[in-house]
Parts: sequence; structure tokens; C-alpha cells
Amino acid sequence: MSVDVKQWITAIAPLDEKAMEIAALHVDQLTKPQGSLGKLEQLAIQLAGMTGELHPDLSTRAVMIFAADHGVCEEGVSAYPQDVTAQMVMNFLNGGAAINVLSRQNQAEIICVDIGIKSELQHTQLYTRKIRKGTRNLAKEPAMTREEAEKAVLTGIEIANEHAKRGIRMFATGEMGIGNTTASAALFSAFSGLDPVRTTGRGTGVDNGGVRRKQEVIRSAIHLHEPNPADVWDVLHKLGGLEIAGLTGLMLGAAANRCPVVIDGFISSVAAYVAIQLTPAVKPYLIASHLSAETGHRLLLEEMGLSPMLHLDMRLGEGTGAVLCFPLVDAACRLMKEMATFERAGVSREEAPR
Ligand SMILES: Cc1cc2ncn([C@H]3O[C@H](COP(=O)(O)O)[C@@H](O)[C@H]3O)c2cc1C
Ligand SMILES: O=C(O)c1cccnc1
Repeated sequence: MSVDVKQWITAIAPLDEKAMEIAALHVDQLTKPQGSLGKLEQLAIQLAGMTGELHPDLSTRAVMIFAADHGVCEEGVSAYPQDVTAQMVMNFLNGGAAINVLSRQNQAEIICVDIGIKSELQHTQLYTRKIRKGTRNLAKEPAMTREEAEKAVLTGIEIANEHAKRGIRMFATGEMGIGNTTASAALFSAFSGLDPVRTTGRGTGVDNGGVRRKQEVIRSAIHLHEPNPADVWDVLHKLGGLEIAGLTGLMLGAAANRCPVVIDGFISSVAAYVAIQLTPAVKPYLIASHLSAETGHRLLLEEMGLSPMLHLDMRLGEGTGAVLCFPLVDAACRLMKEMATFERAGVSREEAPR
């Protein structure tokens, strides 16, 4: 592992126990039966632990969309052509995609990073951090070199640092990369040992034959490359994607800056899984937004011990599910700040002893 990546991994602090203790005490003084705000209570306590503040200001937030292409598209694993990656990135930059609508609705900035799109894209708002023009076809050769995978993770860390430094306090993860559900399922299978039948879904909407083809591609790629699940970089460079590795870095960098990261669907969750393999210290900084309809997502979240907030049968990516959770994070913060305590409101706490 490069010295730089290692340095950032070790910079991730554990959650602030003292702040969590104060937050938990405060939650129990608010005018409601104990525990009645459910996951919002745990979220408020977790946010205090991440930020070290009882009332964190998370109003400056951004969805980080990492975009890259996938050589494995040669195997016919997506319902859409590879050019859609670049075309959708232009759509993000022009404001017309689902993520643009939801980001406008939920006051989130969109940061779009070209970490490996096949074609040359020019736009003043695009962060060009291209490592290579798409991955190689993982069905035939390792998707990346080890160095490229490390560079992609480091790029994600640097992007997180850059935006944390200019005041972003909360991140959502998003991605665009035709073919990336195949790379994601391959990574999940290789790390977990689960058969591709359990990790592989329809992605953009391939039919049953398409799903079987994806499963076969993944099974034979794992047979060909023999990735070592105990060596994160070995698995990541052989089967991963540049945007997935970039998101792994983004999560590590955000956690090192004590910023909450709301993770999106299946692909983002695989990036989180890779980050957790690199250091479990990143996990408490992650908030699972929604349960994607993509096969494998439920198992993946269970494996990470994360519980999603929303169940909307979405399977889009781009960061859409993550940004939809921002109002819930806001709700947790506002309840902590604005609710009256039993004492203040003159509400009796307990049944008087008989
Ligand atoms: C128009 C369009 C917009 C999208 N936005 C996100 N994705 C999503 O679909 C892709 C993964 O599915 P697969 O592995 O089947 O290619 C990713 O780019 C993902 O973000 C989209 C896909 C399409 C077609
Ligand atoms: O869960 C996701 O993020 C997802 C699922 C299918 C296609 N694109 C993204």
C-alpha cells in the first residue's frame, strides 16, 4: 500500500465517545417516550460521535459522483451502451438527471469526477482526474494494475480532503459507469466467497439470460485471476472499477476529516465494503441510505452490519438514494436542537410511584 493511502487510513479517529454520551443523555431528556424516535435517535448520537459536536451544522453538503468506464462491457453485461457513461455525466453537468433534481430539492452540491471515462470530456464544472480511459476487460485480464487501483483510492482521498477543506461537512456517494454492477458483484463475490448467483442482479435491466451471462463472467473471472480475499488490493485491482476505488478513497478521506458519509446503493456499498476491508475504522462514519432493489445489496449491507433508512425499490445509483436521506439527517439534527426537554416543558417524566 502506498505511504499516502496508509497515512490517511491511520488518520481516521474513533468516534468521540464523550460527545456520544452527552448526545445520548440529551436524547433521553427530550419530550418523548424513550427510544420512540427509533433510528433517528441512533443517527443523532452517531453524528455527535463523528463530528464531536452535539449540534453539528451539516448544511454544506455535496454528492460526489465518480464516473468511469468498464472494459467488461465487451462481454455484453449491461442493457445500455458504454457511451451512456459520458452522456450521463454531461447530463449531470447540465442539470437534467435524477440526481440533479434531488440535489436541488435537498440543497446538495454535485461534484462530478472523471476518474476513468473512456472519452475525453471537457466542462468547466468537471473534475478531471482520469487515471486511464476505462478499466481493462476483467473477463480476460486484471481490470487495473495495482498501482492504478492505489492511485484511484488516493484520488478519492484527495478529493474528500479538498472539499472538506473548503467547508463541505457531509458527503453522499454517487457513481456513473455502465457495467459497474458486474464489477461490483465480482468484488463482493471475491471477498465474501458467495456464489455470483447471490451477488449479481439486473443492473440497468438485463433479462434472465443477461443475468446468467453476468454470473458466468464473474465466476470465470474469479477462476482466472484467483484473487486473494485477504489482500484487498489484489481483489480490487483484478476485479474493480476506477470509480469504485475512487469512492473507497472518498469514504476514507471523509472519515479522516470527521465528516459523515451517506452511502447510496449497491455500487457505493461495495466501495464501502472495500474501505472497511482496508480499515474497519471507517465504518462508524458511514450511513446506509436505502436498500437497493439490486440483488446482493441486502446481503452486502447485512455483511457490513449497516441498516438502510429507506426502502423505495430504487436501483438507479448516481447518489439518488443517498441524497434522499439528507432530510432525515437534518431531521435528526433539528430534533436534537429544537425539541424541549421534560424539565423545560414541564412534562412529567414517569408514572408517580404508587
Ligand atoms: C440512462 C442511465 C442513467 C443511469 N444513472 C445511473 N445508472 C446506473 O447504471 C449503471 C450500472 O448498471 P449496469 O451494470 O447494468 O451497466 C451505472 O452507471 C449506474 O450508476 C444509469 C444507467 C443508465 C442507462
Ligand atoms: O443499487 C444501485 O446503486 C444500482 C443498481 C442498479 C444500477 N445502478 C445502480
